[in-house]
Amino acid sequence: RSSTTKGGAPTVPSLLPWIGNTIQYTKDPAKFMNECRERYGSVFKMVLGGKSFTVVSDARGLDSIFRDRHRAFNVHPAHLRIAKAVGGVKRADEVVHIISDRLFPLVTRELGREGMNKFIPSFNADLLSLVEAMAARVRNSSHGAPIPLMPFIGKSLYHAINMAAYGPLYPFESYDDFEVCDFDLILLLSRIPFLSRRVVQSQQRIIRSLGDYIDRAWSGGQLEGASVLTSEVVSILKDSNLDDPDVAGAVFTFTWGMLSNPIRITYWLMVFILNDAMATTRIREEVDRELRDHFGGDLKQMLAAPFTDVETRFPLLESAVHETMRMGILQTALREAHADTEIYTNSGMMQVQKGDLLMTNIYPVHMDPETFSDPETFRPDRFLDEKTRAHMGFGGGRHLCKGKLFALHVVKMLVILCFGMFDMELVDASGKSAVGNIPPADPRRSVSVLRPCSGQTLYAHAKMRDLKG
Ligand code: HEM
Repeated sequence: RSSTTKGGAPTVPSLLPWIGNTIQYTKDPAKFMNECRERYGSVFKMVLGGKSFTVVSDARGLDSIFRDRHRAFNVHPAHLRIAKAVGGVKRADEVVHIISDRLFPLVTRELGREGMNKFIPSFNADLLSLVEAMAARVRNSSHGAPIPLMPFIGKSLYHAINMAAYGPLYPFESYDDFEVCDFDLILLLSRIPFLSRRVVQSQQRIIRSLGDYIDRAWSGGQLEGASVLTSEVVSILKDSNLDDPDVAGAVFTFTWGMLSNPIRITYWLMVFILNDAMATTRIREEVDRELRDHFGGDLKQMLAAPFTDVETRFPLLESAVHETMRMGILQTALREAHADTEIYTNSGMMQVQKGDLLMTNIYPVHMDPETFSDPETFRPDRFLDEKTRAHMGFGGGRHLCKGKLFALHVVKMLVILCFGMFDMELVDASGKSAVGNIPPADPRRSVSVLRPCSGQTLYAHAKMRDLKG
């Protein structure tokens, strides 16, 4: 049964008014939303934590929300939720305004095409040294060595991205705490007593160590050794009269935003490619060909090249990243209407009242066979010829992801380095081939992007390759 609301969208029934659908949603957000969509249609209302959300899951509706023709939506509730949950920020209302009015324009400038040339050299150099360290291990063993995919990808990107952003004084040993926070994000969001204890401890430890880092590195109005982007972010936060834990918490929120999605997407990309013999061969051939034709067959030469010389190379790999985003991203955006307005969905115009909260559920759109044929299958070349049917994994309109260029770069670079240096085979913990047998994502941890289960990590059994010649 469903009831119809003023806005015309059916409401998912619940017995407890405040808790609403929170329990079912928290158990498996994607499954719950999918069941609701099948039952109530592509636009429905549900209640989470006392608030009513209108979930929109059709292409026209999402486009209408992202375009926001009447400029009637703001993104504050999403940032408020993340700043409170991830950064433990107390004056989150103020931080939210600082984030959207001052920090996002900085990200646009510093991670745009020009800014990337300054931002990526230290990322590239650090990533190379991390993959070379792994190569030294692989080389030492005559039968090759298993690379645990999630820890390797997580630690490498955590190190290299933070090196680019914060420089060598960053507390890199905080990776384990970051990992706990990212893994148990849903507990940080829900703050269920007792269950959240471990994750809250990790969160507080990492915020404290970021606070110590800022004290240590802050000198002459900037962060020693850090990028212009991060130095200015910290400078703006410090000038805003927030107390120190809120500054460190806001910095952690920013750091988490830079890292979580790229790590998850790189993991699934590696798994999807290695799970498919043809994809593995084609990606390896492309890596070899592009390196040979444009960078003298030398990974170091590619890593030293200007961003725009590398950006358009490796088109098949780029398409595979987009394909991974199509298959791995669930919901992306939250909007609050600050005026009465309307959106257009596949079933027509829908009134939106001031104060309504809208959630974009893009997964069903990405899995619609009318738009993406054979949607359950990973087709690495799909976005080579379906560019016009672009996915919505980076959002759209005014709030399109400001770190898009950087995100695509980091994901591609790690895959290129791995395919350039190693021959890899997907195996499980016992060393048996895992091809065709990928463990499913962890439903409770897959809040926005699929996240693998803990303890079920896959391995790439790696042997060295010789690129030159
Ligand atoms: C594969 C990795 C990534 C994915 C899938 C992703 C996805 C998204 C999505 C869907 C949005 C739109 C949210 C909305 O409409 O409210 C967004 C916004 C944003 N992203 Fe990313 N992102 C990624 C990486 C990054 C990175 C590395 C940064 C670097 C700082 C970044 C910075 C931002 C910023 C600043 C916004 C806010 C834009 C605004 O509201 O104006 N993202 N991202």
